[in-house]
Amino acid sequence: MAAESTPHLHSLLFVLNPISGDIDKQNLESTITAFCTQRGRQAAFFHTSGENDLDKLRAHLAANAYNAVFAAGGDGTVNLVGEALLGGKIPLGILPLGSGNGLSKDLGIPQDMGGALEVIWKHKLRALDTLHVGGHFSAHLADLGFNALVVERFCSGDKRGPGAYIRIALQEYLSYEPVTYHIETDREQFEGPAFMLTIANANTFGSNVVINPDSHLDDGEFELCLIEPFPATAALGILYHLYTDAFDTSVYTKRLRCRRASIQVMGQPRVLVQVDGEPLTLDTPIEVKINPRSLQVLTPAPY
Ligand SMILES: Nc1ncnc2c1ncn2[C@@H]1O[C@H](COP(=O)(O)OP(=O)(O)OP(=O)(O)O)[C@@H](O)[C@H]1O
Repeated sequence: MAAESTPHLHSLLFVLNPISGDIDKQNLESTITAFCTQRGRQAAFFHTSGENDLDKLRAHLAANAYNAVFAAGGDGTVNLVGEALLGGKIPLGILPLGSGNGLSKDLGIPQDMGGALEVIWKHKLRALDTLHVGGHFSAHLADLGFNALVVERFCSGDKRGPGAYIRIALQEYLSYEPVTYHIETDREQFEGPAFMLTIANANTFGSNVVINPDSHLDDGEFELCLIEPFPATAALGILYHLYTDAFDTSVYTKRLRCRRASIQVMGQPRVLVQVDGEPLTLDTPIEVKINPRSLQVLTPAPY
């Protein structure tokens, strides 16, 4: 689709998460307002509270008309705004202000405020697939196993930002015991133990780990990316593969491409799952479905 210059993106809502990314947001509203006013746009703000934000945001959107809604936070804030806009015509914009900002990186959205705001007047609209994971909305990545545990510890801790995540991952790695998964997709079956199992609509974690290379956010399919149990001596090699777009070249990895999946975790009626960075405890089996091209997103215009 051609890049659009859009005078119609006049009235903009910014959904601000005050705690995301350990970032000082004291001057954020005045910076955004000045940016928008200089370019003849109108900015309004909605502050998340961490309590019942989806219902509150839906009520706000039902009572007020906007041309686009920006998630100003991390992947959890993007998930919130994405779910509120799901299936509608109002596009989602992203101001990456979280710890990882995975979806914004996958979409090529500039990580600096000025660059990210530029999509207001110069952008390409993309309709992205989204997922339902055990009944929960996901726009980016969800997983079970090791990373879900690390995300849960991260979210219950009092430190945010990438440093806190790495510290917890190193602590948990030494004692982590893989579990066995039984997976049925619309195409195949898999049964075996895994260190982690990622349900991937997108490619890359906020940490820049490429868990699902060469897949697209709007191809009507998702991938189940398995890292099988590995000896400690293989850990660095696997990390190297994950940081160099080479997931499939490790002997400890496997990917299942599908449109629908049912994930059973042997011996566990309930299991920890992280969905777009938020830890949840879900009943098994976990049913995963794709909702093709269900979310309109503002992405940078190609030059
Ligand atoms: N006012 C608030 N007080 C406390 N928690 C909040 C508040 N607003 C939102 N939250 C919580 O913030 C979390 C979402 O944070 P978000 O994912 O946007 O940032 P992050 O975790 O720092 O970044 P990333 O997901 O990119 O690593 C949700 O758990 C949400 O409940």
